[in-house]
Amino acid sequence: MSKDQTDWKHKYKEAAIELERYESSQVEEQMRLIISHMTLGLQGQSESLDSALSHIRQTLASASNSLDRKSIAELEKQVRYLDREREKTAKSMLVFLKQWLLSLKKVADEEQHADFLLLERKASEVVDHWYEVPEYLSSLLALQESHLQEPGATHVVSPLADSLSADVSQNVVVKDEASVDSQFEAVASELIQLVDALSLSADHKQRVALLIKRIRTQLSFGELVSILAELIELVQISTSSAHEDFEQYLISLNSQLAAVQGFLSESQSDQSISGKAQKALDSQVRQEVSNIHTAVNQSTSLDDLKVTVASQLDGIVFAMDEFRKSEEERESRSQQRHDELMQQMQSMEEESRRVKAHMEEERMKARTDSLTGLPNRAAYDDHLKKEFERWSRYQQGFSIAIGDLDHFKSINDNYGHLVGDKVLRLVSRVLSKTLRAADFIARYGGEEFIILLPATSISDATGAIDKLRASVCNSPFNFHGEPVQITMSFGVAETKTGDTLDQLFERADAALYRAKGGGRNCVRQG
Ligand SMILES: Nc1nc2c(ncn2[C@@H]2O[C@H](COP(=O)(O)OP(=O)(O)OP(=O)(O)O)[C@@H](O)[C@H]2O)c(=O)[nH]1
Repeated sequence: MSKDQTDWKHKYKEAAIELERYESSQVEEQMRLIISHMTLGLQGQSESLDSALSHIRQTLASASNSLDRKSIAELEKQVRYLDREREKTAKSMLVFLKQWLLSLKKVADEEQHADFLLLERKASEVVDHWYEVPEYLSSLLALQESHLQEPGATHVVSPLADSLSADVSQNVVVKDEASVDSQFEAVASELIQLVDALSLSADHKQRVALLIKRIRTQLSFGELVSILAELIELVQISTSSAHEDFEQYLISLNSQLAAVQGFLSESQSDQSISGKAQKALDSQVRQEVSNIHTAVNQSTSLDDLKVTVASQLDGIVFAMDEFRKSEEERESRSQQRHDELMQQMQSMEEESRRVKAHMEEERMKARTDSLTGLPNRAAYDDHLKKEFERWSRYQQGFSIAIGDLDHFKSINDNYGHLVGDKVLRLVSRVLSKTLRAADFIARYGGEEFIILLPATSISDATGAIDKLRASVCNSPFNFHGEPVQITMSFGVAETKTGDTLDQLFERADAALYRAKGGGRNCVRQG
């Protein structure tokens, strides 16, 4: 092969490799762009997901870096967490939608049943496709509104019927409005109590306040659904980090809310039944009155007329009796439902109190040291923070003391860990008994205790702590009949202007170190 030919072949090869490199860099660039845009679509679901996505976008933007496994794993974790949350919300929403449909169906007309069936079937699909939820809710609302239409006003012609029916209808309508208003008031107050019972973080304070305002000022049949939906969402938020027990509470809350909805729908339906009964009474009375007119016009004898009129009047009295009876029955049904609702609300309140107490118990457990029963380090940290804030605001200083059992390792080594635990319990009892009620003691960890003495100068604190030291030293402790000497060393420090929590602690800790170095079983100031 000639030299020229070899050169051409070589140049061709190089150009092909260059082209391939260029094409693959173009594809890579496009992939970067696509991924970057897709991450923007995921934005806004949660704070941690946002920060994972932003990290990925930054990595993609710097062409030199490629995505590391850690970022991808973090992203996967966040997405999986969101999926789980979404599934949980979807389940609760399905339960709620079904209960809502059920309570509407109970009071629906025959011809609306087909629509209900359709919505019932669609409910499970809709919770898997969130974008369909708003449309679904508006169909549900439209169906509910068409069912809850107010009956039209009664048109009265005859003067006798006019006066009769005006009396009756005015009484009934005024009474119905008053009773529905008072039912709404009762429901509003129960709903507000439910909202109050939710344990929500400060982040949701504004949402809670807004919901309470809506319940107070806007509670009506039309608004009820969106108010309940908001309430359920808040309940879900409040339960997401709580105990399993709370899930039970949520389900029961859903059913209680469905009962509230059912109750209100039934009250509305009762109103419409009452409207129909009024119309029936009105037309019956008018019919009887018109019969009297005809009888007066056509009658030839006074006796016949008397008999006919008496019989028509009997008819009117009968119709009114029937109407009164049906009204009484309606009222007693309504009262019964009202009582049932109140009972349900009461049991809901009890349940809510029980869950609250349970959570408080759990909270206490999380702040108590299980071996000694003393507050633990987390409880101490909270207490110290409060005392420190008080000091910063009112300049009322305080002291802290760190106490440590001397040669505790040798107690464990010589007598065993169980005896060591017993010693820790005994010392805890002695320390708490000897301290003043205003002082606060916690097990800081291992064989270390920490004591907070509010409004106490370092010299007073040193005196008080020395008494503690003496009572531990003088407490008799025996193992298999042999006395075992227990002693403790302490370091005390008082707040100084400009102190931070850490500086205060470090001074007490350094003093404890000196107490250990100075022969133990003594108190030193920091
Ligand atoms: N039984 C028991 N021992 C514990 C517990 N927590 C920590 N310890 C033990 O406490 C001992 C602490 O030992 P060191 O830190 O060497 O201190 P010390 O032996 O008390 O010596 P000085 O503090 O210098 O007087 C270790 O043996 C730990 O295992 C506990 O809950 N129960």
